[in-house]
Amino acid sequence: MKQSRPTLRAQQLTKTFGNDTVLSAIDLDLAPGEWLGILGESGSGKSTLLRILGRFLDAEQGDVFFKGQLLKPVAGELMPGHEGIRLIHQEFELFPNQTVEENIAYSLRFYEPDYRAEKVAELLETTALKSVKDRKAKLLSGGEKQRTAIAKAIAELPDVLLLDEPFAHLDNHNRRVLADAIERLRKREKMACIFVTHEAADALAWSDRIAVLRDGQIIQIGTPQEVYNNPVNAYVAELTGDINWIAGDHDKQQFYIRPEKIKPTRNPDKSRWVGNVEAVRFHGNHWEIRCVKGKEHLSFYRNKPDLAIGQEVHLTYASKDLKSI
Ligand SMILES: Nc1ncnc2c1ncn2[C@@H]1O[C@H](COP(=O)(O)OP(=O)(O)OP(=O)(O)O)[C@@H](O)[C@H]1O
Repeated sequence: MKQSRPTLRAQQLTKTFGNDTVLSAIDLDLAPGEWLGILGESGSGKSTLLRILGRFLDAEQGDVFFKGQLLKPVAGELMPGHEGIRLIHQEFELFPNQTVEENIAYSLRFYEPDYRAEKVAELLETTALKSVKDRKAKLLSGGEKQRTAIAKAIAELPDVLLLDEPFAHLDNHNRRVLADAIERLRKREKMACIFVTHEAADALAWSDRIAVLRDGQIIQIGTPQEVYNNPVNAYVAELTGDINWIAGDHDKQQFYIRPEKIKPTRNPDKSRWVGNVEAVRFHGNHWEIRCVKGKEHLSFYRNKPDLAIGQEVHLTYASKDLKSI
């Protein structure tokens, strides 16, 4: 199958601040229209990578290509950035004394008034901002500011949108509104997007592929299902979801397994682990049953709290779901 040319390509990017290597030999391809989530802990280098990809910061080594064209260094330029790439920072750059509508319309100022009005109306609808279109940007909630910044960036029809922690600091309602807006945008617009997050759930839900960044290195890249089901190591497993540790037969041998791969059983032939329930925790859409056997603890999920604290339980799981470190 013929591969289309990547919209954005990073090759062997390395960045240091003083004696600290913050990014090390980063290789990344972003396909046209692809949504790539960069998942990493605080300080792993996510924002630095985004700033280099958006042409706001130079790497010491390595190159960034936009549609096959090598991006020139930024050094000393008064207007960094690139016309085909829009970076939305954690602090959104809005005009505080202009309304939401005016902020979005500004991005379309070089277009005919009729087209501009039509496009602004469409973006207000897509990003769920119609009800606050006449409100000054300085009076908006965090979620509304976030969506205005996204609408403003999209109005310029960039090929690549770079989002720095789009879901950070949003309450549940605003997360849902933004998530729905993003879903509509993905359907309507053809742009590719790289978003960085430290929340596994967001990366898993919104990415076509996830790149896991640890201490400035990409340690795994793949679809959400690949990364979640076949993590390259226990670090990625733990970053992307809950895991349990189980001791092997030999000294120091350790395995890990996802809680959803464990089930209680009444069949003694299937029993692989016997312990007692030590806690029953309610998580809204499921119950976590935590069991103990000596020094080992193991959690699994139930959709009802039908096991009592202290009760003995036999647990079963498939060998293929036990991963070794
Ligand atoms: N201009 C700078 N000068 C010196 N050190 C910096 C600079 N910018 C970032 N760093 C350091 O580089 C490392 C990576 O920072 P970066 O902001 O890229 O991480 P991050 O993964 O985005 O973190 P967070 O999720 O907390 O925003 C951190 O240790 C940070 O302190």
